[in-house]
Amino acid sequence: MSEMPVLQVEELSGGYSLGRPVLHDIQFDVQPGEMVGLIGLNGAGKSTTMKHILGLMTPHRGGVVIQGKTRDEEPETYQSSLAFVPESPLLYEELTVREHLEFAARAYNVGQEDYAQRSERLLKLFHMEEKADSLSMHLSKGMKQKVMIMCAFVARPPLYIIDEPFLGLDPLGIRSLLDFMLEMKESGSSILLSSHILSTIENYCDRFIVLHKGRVIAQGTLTDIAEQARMPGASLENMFYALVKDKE
Ligand SMILES: Nc1ncnc2c1ncn2[C@@H]1O[C@H](COP(=O)(O)OP(=O)(O)OP(=O)(O)O)[C@@H](O)[C@H]1O
Repeated sequence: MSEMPVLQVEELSGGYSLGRPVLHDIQFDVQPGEMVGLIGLNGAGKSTTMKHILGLMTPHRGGVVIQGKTRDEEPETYQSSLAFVPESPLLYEELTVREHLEFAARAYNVGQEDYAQRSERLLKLFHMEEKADSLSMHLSKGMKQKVMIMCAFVARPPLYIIDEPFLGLDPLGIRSLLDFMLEMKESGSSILLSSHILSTIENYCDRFIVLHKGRVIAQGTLTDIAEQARMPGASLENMFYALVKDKE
């Protein structure tokens, strides 16, 4: 028997005003322990899809189900099932790195012992131990991004929604993030990840959703996408380029 998907996006149409939908009939799911890449050109609809999943926007049609429930059915369970890493860091300037982690842990009801273990591990992994007691306004751009990432991972929800996390991270930070995402995945968590760095995510994601002008134009494993693009053995970047060019 197959497991229930962690995330189901069902015939989702939506956008910023009723008369002008940006997303058209988006349909995909994410299974437990899967890392799925959401890819598309600037303006394809990746962030808008994520905003609908987060419950920040109301669908025009269709909807989003997380662990079998919509946000209307069980708002608290829905919200506590996911953690979001936005494209641009949003931090409280007057809080330290550690205070941000404590805040995230409290919001997700993480016990003291788990919090202590997870936060020390994350600070070490992202080379942020020396900055743990610095105010966020005194951090570099990449360090701020690391705080957002660490806050999501201290929570350990079943589903991570991660929007273009690599920009601003140094090569060590990128590697730490990729390795940690793999570890989360192996422990059963699911990740929906958007990125333009196709060569980086190519070998990490189990499946890909290709969005173009608010529609899913291809989805599946690398092999599935290669079939859809009729380019066996090609790189994700070359297949993506061919798929998108075909729709212009
Ligand atoms: N706040 C907004 N109000 C109105 N339209 C918006 C808003 N944000 C995005 N859009 C429009 O929605 C469409 C999809 O944008 P979205 O931000 O989802 O793209 P994206 O795939 O995340 O792009 P990028 O790779 O540049 O981050 C675009 O046409 C964009 O102009």
